[in-house]
Amino acid sequence: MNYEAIVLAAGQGKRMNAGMNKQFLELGGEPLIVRTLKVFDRDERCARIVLVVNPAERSRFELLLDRFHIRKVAAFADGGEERQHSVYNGLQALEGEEIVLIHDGARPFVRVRHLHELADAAIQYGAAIPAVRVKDTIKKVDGLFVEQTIDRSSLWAVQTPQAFRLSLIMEAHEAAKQAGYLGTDDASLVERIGKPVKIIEGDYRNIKLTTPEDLLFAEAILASRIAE
Ligand SMILES: Nc1ccn([C@@H]2O[C@H](COP(=O)(O)OP(=O)(O)OP(=O)(O)O)[C@@H](O)[C@H]2O)c(=O)n1
Ligand SMILES: C[C@](O)(CO)[C@H](O)COP(=O)(O)O
Repeated sequence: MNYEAIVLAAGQGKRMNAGMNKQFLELGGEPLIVRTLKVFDRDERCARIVLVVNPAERSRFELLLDRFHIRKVAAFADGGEERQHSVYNGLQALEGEEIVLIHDGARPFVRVRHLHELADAAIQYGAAIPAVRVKDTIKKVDGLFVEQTIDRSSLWAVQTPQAFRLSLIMEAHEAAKQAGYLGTDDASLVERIGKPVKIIEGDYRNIKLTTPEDLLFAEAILASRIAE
């Protein structure tokens, strides 16, 4: 079954401290957002992409789509104040495929096979997200003193794309909007309305480029890909 993708690129990249939206930073000669979009653009199961951007940057994104021959971006949607608002606006621009994958533009290393696993799991379970087991010990901290060590055996670090049956994610976003609830990922909105979310084992290399040192990790991942 095909899916539609919402790719989020409307943030400011504040933590990257690059003085610009990190989506335009180059990785191995290509802008971050182009690398991310290419994965979906080349996937035959991706029917179309909605790209969520800051309206003030739309023409810059349009030039990149043309320069790098990205064909499947069928619509733009306006970014919002928070990531959740951007997703909500992206949902309104979908054409109605049964499955939608919602992805951070800042995650360029997602693999096509994971897109397919997530889409298939969303058909079966309604919601499916990629995650990797936490490798560090995680502690709850108050005032820079340890309050509690969390049992690591049940902790997973969650990534994107997050895959959903369209009707479910629309219901979850509307419910969150009505309640004034703000979550840091889309799955949390589904959880709060009591629906199951399936974990699909992800890839540690599917990093979200957030802070400057992530660029170093990204260059290493790129180099390892070239060596593959
Ligand atoms: N209002 C927002 C906030 C974030 N994003 C997107 O959501 C993804 C994950 O967000 P994050 O990594 O936090 O990106 P930024 O918000 O740009 O980073 P920062 O918080 O450091 O400003 C990014 O691709 C970002 O462009 C978005 O579309 N709209
Ligand atoms: C959605 C996400 O990438 C899952 O880990 C993460 O919650 C995004 O957080 P951000 O602060 O909006 O980058």
